[in-house]
Amino acid sequence: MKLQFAMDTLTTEHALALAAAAAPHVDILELGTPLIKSAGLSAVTAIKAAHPDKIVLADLKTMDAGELEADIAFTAGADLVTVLGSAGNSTIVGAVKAAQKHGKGIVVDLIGVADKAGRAQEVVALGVDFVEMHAGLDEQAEEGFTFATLLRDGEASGVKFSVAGGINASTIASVQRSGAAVAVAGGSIYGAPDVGAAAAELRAAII
Ligand SMILES: O=C(CO)[C@H](O)[C@H](O)COP(=O)(O)O
Repeated sequence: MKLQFAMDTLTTEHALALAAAAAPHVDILELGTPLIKSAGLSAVTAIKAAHPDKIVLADLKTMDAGELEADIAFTAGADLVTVLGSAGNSTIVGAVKAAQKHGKGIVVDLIGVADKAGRAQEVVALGVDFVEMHAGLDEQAEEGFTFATLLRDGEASGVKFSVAGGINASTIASVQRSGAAVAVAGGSIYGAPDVGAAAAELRAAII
């Protein structure tokens, strides 16, 4: 299982510092949606230039103009770009077309989708690389939140999936047991006093 570090920060400088600390322990460096909205796609270019050996994911969460938005992110240096599962199929097909042009990949984020397993099967048939079983930061803050349903949906989908929803060192093993291809961790790494140590701890918890 790969480890993806979601850098939900606001400046390229901070993202570069976070990436430098965590890179030895992670496979995928994700530029979070707030970072791209704040700093622009030049942040993607900066992270890819600093870490050419890492897979760089631009978390655009595209909802429309799939081909155009994916194309500009791939041109900026992204290896993977996210599109929302609630977008129409034509948006997802457009993003896949851009990925094929660049030799890169699309991840469909199933945040907010009720039938995650069913939609996962539909979008994989459209040519996306994998889907993300995702509970966002606001959903995580709701009372009684658990990401157990994400793991069940992932298993039920029968397709390649990642999981994101507040994963930490004590829960990452359960993500791996669910069959996830990628565990996404944001806050448990960038919010730790020692970012490198937190990333190493997550890596060590992967069996
Ligand atoms: O995409 C996101 C929010 O929309 C986050 O990057 C994702 O949820 C991972 O971060 P965390 O581990 O803090 O949940």
